[in-house]
Amino acid sequence: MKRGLLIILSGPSGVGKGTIRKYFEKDDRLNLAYSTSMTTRSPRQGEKDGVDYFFTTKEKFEEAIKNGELLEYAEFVGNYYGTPLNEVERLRNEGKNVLLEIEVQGATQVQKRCPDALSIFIIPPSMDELERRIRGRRSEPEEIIQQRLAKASHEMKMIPNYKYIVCNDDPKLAAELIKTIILRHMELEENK
Ligand SMILES: Nc1nc2c(ncn2[C@@H]2O[C@H](COP(=O)(O)OP(=O)(O)O)[C@@H](O)[C@H]2O)c(=O)[nH]1
Ligand SMILES: Nc1ncnc2c1ncn2[C@@H]1O[C@H](COP(=O)(O)OP(=O)(O)O)[C@@H](O)[C@H]1O
Repeated sequence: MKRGLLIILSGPSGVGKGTIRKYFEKDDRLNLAYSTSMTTRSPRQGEKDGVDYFFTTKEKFEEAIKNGELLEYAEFVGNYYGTPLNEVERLRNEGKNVLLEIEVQGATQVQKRCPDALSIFIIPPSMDELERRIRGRRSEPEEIIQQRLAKASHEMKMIPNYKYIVCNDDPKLAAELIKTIILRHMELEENK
């Protein structure tokens, strides 16, 4: 059986990655598996452990780093985030296309380790609109919002490192574009 693709989806906090994903992840043709990350950040209202993230402590996260259990990890606005390696390998070996929704430092590490990874960066229609979306979510205090916005400007500079750039103006259109990209790469992989 062919190993599944590794797909990196990045983009600034609040751009709409989670929103877009909901529109395409259920499409069976994509044969997708979402990689649930580990994080030390606290759960937001409605987030479930083991579904949205594996919520953990700083000590346990650092233990996982030391034991080489992570494909990549990064510190983002005061918290650790990382991708459990075993699960990604297991799913890819089963032929699943594995989707990583990760920030730019982690994406750089994955691109080094897996140069074949398919990388997609989501941009907002404007930075003002990005700010409106982050604020509209009402999940963080002002100080954290400011840090996420500052981080966003830096993240946008990493766009040239990605294979595809998709603007999230209309989320359904953005999801359709991402579907098309993934389906085409599956086709290319089949014909290799
Ligand atoms: N490097 C890395 N980044 C991650 C991982 N999981 C999530 N992230 C990213 O960390 C950033 C902050 O995530 P989060 O606090 O959930 O905020 P949100 O993405 O704005 O809802 C986002 O850019 C996520 O895509 C991971 O496993 N590794
Ligand atoms: N295309 C869009 N137009 C307007 N609002 C959007 C769009 N996409 C997402 N949003 C809103 O922006 C906020 C942030 O989206 P979210 O999916 O949580 O972003 P991310 O996962 O990238 O942090 C949410 O309130 C969401 O409903």
